[in-house]
Amino acid sequence: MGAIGREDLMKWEKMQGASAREEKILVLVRLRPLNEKELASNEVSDWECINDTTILYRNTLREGSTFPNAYTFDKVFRGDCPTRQVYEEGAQQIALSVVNGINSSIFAYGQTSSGKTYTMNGITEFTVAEIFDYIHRHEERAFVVKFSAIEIYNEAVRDLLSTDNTPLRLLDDPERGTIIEKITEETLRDWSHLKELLSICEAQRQIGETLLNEKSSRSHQIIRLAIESSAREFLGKGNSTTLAASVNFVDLAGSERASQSLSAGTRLKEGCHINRSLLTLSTVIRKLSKGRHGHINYRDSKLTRILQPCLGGNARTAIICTLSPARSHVEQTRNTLLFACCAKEVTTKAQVNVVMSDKALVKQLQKELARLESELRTPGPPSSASDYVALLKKKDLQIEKMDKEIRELTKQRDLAQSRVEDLLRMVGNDNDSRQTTDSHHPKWQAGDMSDDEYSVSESSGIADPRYSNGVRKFNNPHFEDRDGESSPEESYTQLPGNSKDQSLEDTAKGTAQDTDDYCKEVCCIEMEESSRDRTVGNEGAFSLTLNGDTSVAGQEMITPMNAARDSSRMQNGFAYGALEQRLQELRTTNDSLRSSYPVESLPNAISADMLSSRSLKLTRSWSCRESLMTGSSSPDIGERTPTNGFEKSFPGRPEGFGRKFALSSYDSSIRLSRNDSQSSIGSAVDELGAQSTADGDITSVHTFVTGLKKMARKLEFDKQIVNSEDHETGAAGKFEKSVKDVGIDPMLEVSEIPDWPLEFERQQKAIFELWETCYISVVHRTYFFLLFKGDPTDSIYMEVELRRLSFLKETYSRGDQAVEDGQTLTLASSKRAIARERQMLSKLMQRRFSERERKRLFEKWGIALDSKRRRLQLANRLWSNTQDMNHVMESASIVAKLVRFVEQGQALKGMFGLSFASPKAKRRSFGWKNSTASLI
Ligand SMILES: Nc1ncnc2c1ncn2[C@@H]1O[C@H](COP(=O)(O)OP(=O)(O)OP(=O)(O)O)[C@@H](O)[C@H]1O
Repeated sequence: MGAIGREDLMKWEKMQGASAREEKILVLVRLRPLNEKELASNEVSDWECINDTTILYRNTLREGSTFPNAYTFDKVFRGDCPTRQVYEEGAQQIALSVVNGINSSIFAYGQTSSGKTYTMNGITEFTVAEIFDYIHRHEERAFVVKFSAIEIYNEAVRDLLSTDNTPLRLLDDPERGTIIEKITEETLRDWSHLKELLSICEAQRQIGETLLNEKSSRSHQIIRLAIESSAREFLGKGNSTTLAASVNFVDLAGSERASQSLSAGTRLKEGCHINRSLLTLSTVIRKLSKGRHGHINYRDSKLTRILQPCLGGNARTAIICTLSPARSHVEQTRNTLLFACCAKEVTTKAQVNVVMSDKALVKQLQKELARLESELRTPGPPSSASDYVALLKKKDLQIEKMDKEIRELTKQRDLAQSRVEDLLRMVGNDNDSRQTTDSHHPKWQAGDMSDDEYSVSESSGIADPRYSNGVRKFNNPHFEDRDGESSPEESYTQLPGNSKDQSLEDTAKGTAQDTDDYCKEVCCIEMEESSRDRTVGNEGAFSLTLNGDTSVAGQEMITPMNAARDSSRMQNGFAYGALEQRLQELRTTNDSLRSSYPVESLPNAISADMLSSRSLKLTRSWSCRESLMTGSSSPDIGERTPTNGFEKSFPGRPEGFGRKFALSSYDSSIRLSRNDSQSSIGSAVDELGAQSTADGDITSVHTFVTGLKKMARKLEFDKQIVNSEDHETGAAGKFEKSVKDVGIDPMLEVSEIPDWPLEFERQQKAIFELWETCYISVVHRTYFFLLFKGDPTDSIYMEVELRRLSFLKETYSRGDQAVEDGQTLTLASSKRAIARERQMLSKLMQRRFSERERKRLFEKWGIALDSKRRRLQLANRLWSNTQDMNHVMESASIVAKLVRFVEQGQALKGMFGLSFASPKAKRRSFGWKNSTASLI
């Protein structure tokens, strides 16, 4: 492996693209020789490896058995094969994947004394030696190696490297899956420094010590090596990519039946636990071998929870099934082989785990954008129409790729943001006095927190001290073991020493009741197994000895490298502000990239077909981007978009605009979904993470305006496309004319409207009527009414609104429904939504108006003061008579007060270039404009 840079990234991307490789679990079988005891009791060896892949049962005396006699696997090893051969011909390729950033696991499964530990000790040693050798040979890279060892015994997880014998709990981390409490940088053996020492010897000595630990036949042991590597040249510069993966060596407990070796009391309980884990494991393997259908019960045991990623997840996995050849063990041997047969069918999907710093990612994207931009600026000299088609195709692909990258970056940003939110929530737990106020304060929302703000909280000691050194610890109380020992709060405030009792509850300290339950469970399963799955073995419940977890391992480990990475993120104020800004920049560039399509330079020779196909492609790309931004895709309802009757009023609109516009996908950005009473436009962009007001259910002005802006941009974009089509199809002579000349800029466009104020009033009236017809949210109406008062720049928004409403009206009148994000919008649902909205507004009246104000309002609106539900009566009357401008103004002013339009508006002033806050003197003043918000 060379230095990790662009090539690695590309390789990685390729791998992700080809995506994570699916492969079957590698199943190896190892037959041990008869041991002394067996020889002494004249045992016969009934099994023989007849070639490299097949093992045969050769007891002719048992003819008539219903079981198969020959079993084939990836590799079988005879009794005289040394462990090195098992390693080199089987496990090695899987184990060493870890240095390429791929998680891997090697399991040993088999009955007691069949040779699991004997095999795993050797495999572990050989792997460690090779990994260290590899590290020594790659001076250009920096490695961090960590080592952990745990044991699962009686469903209790213990850290074998810690003197503290307290069982560890399993925690659910949304990002990392199941992690093991306290397996952190303190409890791991850091081997990073060993590179400079006699690393291999030292590492082997340390691992040897662990392996020498008395391992109970009834315990499962997992040794894990986590390795991170990055190019040395980038170290400390915060812009490198890092490969991070781990390899697990899993020595499972003996797989014999509980009834065979256990009787009562502690031993019985022990057996129950073993069987609980192993039976769950066998069930999981069996289900996985039949395909990934239905629920897989990973959570039923500690073992399977920890192993989940290795079983059908992101890991390469090998299982070594160890067998005793003795006749007396034939049933167990068969069970092991049947387990191995199931395991053969299980597939995993391993992928290279690359961790990229935000900085590196942003840089990478910027570079890519710059390259694409420069390519577009100098499109080269395509001479033929087909060249142009090819060029356009290429650009479309590039844009799609950029969309993907932006999506990835957005995902990362969101992830980081949710981490911050978790952190803040935790901090909130520690600061009771702040909890109720701060956690709800908008500033605590990471997305809105500036770098400075973050550092202030940090330096003021509010930040979680566990993060102060930039190191994550994964005992996040919010993802407590669902087995349910404690509430999140309890586990968080608990001192380490206190956790013992509670975590023992479902582990070693079980009561007699537990034991009975487990026994019942085991018995049931055994019976079920034996009746249902005869093929599994005549005793039913075959148990397994597999274990291991890859991504769990890699994921749970805290290493200096990822600690530094997190730290750098923290130092960057979690870099969210900056990241957000960069994302915005990228999007803007992306937008300009789209609009910088060399439409103007297209020769007349290009056919209309080609252009329209291009237009479709652009539309698709746009939609793709929209869905990226909104987190969902929109159905293309464009073809049904009706004209609104206002097209003709726009001088400068290209001929046929209405028709062609209708064919474009303008409306794919119009989100017809709505959340309860929110405005449909507003709800369209809620998913963007825009803040809603303190009143939760109300769409914020910010959200509303963002939605409008987006639609307006889309409208402009479509105009460009339509316009270019016009140029192409109808007006060859005018082709060289700039796209802008025909009305992209609303200012230009509107300046050509002879009497814009009159036109505005006409449109406004039409909008009022459509609002009423379509049961549009009154909050939406209010925002719109107050924001668009006739400024020339409002024309584009008026048009957007008219188109949207015309479409809705048409849809409703046909009895059709608009579907968006899984939500169906019908006339009836809109009616219900507006009713809910009115209810919500009526509730807000209590908060926003004093008793005196309310009284005044009731009187003004003719609501008897002794009547019931006066507030709802008032809310129901708002915006109920759109013919009456005074009524409209009064309604708008009341709603504005209820939704805090002014407060929100102030914050947005200037941000969107919408002149809603301070009317310009030169604008014509409409009668209603100055009288709005008498109550505001
Ligand atoms: N392939 C082999 N060649 C020679 N000896 C072996 C082989 N496999 C196992 N043995 C020996 O058999 C004995 C039992 O092996 P081992 O302890 O590895 O079994 P195990 O499956 O791990 O048992 P348990 O489930 O009890 O942990 C040991 O003394 C070991 O040295």
